Amino acid sequence: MRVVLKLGTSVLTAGTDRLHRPRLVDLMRGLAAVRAAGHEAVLVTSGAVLAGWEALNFPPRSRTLAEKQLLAAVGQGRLMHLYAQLADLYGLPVAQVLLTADDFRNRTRYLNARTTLTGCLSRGVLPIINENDAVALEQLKVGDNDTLSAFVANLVEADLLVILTDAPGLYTADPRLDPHATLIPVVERVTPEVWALAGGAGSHRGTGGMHTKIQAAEVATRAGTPVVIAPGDAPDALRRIVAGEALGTRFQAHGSRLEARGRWILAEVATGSLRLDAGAAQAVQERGASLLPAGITAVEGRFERGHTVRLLGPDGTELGRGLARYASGDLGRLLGRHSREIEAALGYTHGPEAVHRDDLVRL
Ligand SMILES: Nc1ncnc2c1ncn2[C@@H]1O[C@H](COP(=O)(O)OP(=O)(O)O)[C@@H](O)[C@H]1O
Ligand SMILES: N[C@@H](CCC(=O)OP(=O)(O)O)C(=O)O
Repeated sequence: MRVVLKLGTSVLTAGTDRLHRPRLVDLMRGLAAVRAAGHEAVLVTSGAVLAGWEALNFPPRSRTLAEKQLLAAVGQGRLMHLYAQLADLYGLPVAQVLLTADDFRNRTRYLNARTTLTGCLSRGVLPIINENDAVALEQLKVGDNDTLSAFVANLVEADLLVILTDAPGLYTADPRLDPHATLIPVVERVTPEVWALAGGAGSHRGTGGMHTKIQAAEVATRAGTPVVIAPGDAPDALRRIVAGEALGTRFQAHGSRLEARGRWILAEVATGSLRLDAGAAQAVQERGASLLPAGITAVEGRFERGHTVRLLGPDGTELGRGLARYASGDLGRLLGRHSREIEAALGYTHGPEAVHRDDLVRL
């Protein structure tokens, strides 16, 4: 399973004013256990602003953007250093990846980030992600790490997103304000009634409270990734959730990830087409096989890497749609060539497929 774990400031501080080292040790042990069980993990962490505040000896907080950026710039390195030290105890190499909204909006940057993250996972490296607070203007930010974690879950096509926080899950009302509030164990769909349950940030350190967590759950579940919101102080929380134990609140995914991906591919406007020879057309149509450059006889229209293209049979009938792994200009140079010639022809390679079977919807 590929799991994205989001840790809020409230979890990292464990109710104190500082990064709570023993809590961080517990959390890292949990990540290592999940990895040892054969799963892949990506960490989305908050805490840079808090770590900066701690490093500067708790100056009075003005809460301006400039101050937050300064504190994040001071704190991010220290936060990362702590994680790297702890991960070292478990022999886990870590990578820092700082993202902003632009990295999700701009196709090239999106694909680049994906390549880096999946590269980390295939090498057994634990990616540790935060928003690049020091440089992102307010209007260019994702804004909160709950939403960021849902974007990351989509980016890496996670099987599960776990958001650990200082509440035991989603309650019928903010449990800090209403003592009669009870836990909702499963949410099938994020309806207006669910939205109405969300209060603001609970701790004075957290950013979005339940509201941004529900928003994150909506984004991820629509793309086929289930989401669990659970208490960060429950012993062994991550390992238990990944093992299937019901802890906190589980938001069910809308269909499978592949279905969601298919809907997304079909929703995109295709600006180009690939004409297939008879053998490739048959392999795609009957077996849902990946399309290799060797089976393409013509490239029509213009498109970038990652854009949706039409796949046409020899007689021009549309067989399906898929995401191109190479831009139209590059594919034009690969027509009919064997995949092992890609690197020599282009000077680089994004892999042997023109359209990978996972990125292909048959019509
Ligand atoms: N319906 C609800 N159920 C649970 N918690 C809620 C609800 N509405 C608001 N909250 C508040 O959301 C808080 C968690 O959000 P936040 O403080 O932003 O944490 P984090 O730093 O983990 O992102 C909880 O402490 C809780 O007080
Ligand atoms: N990027 C900021 C955290 C933003 C955020 O969403 O915080 P939280 O609600 O604690 O997850 C930081 O590192 O301080």
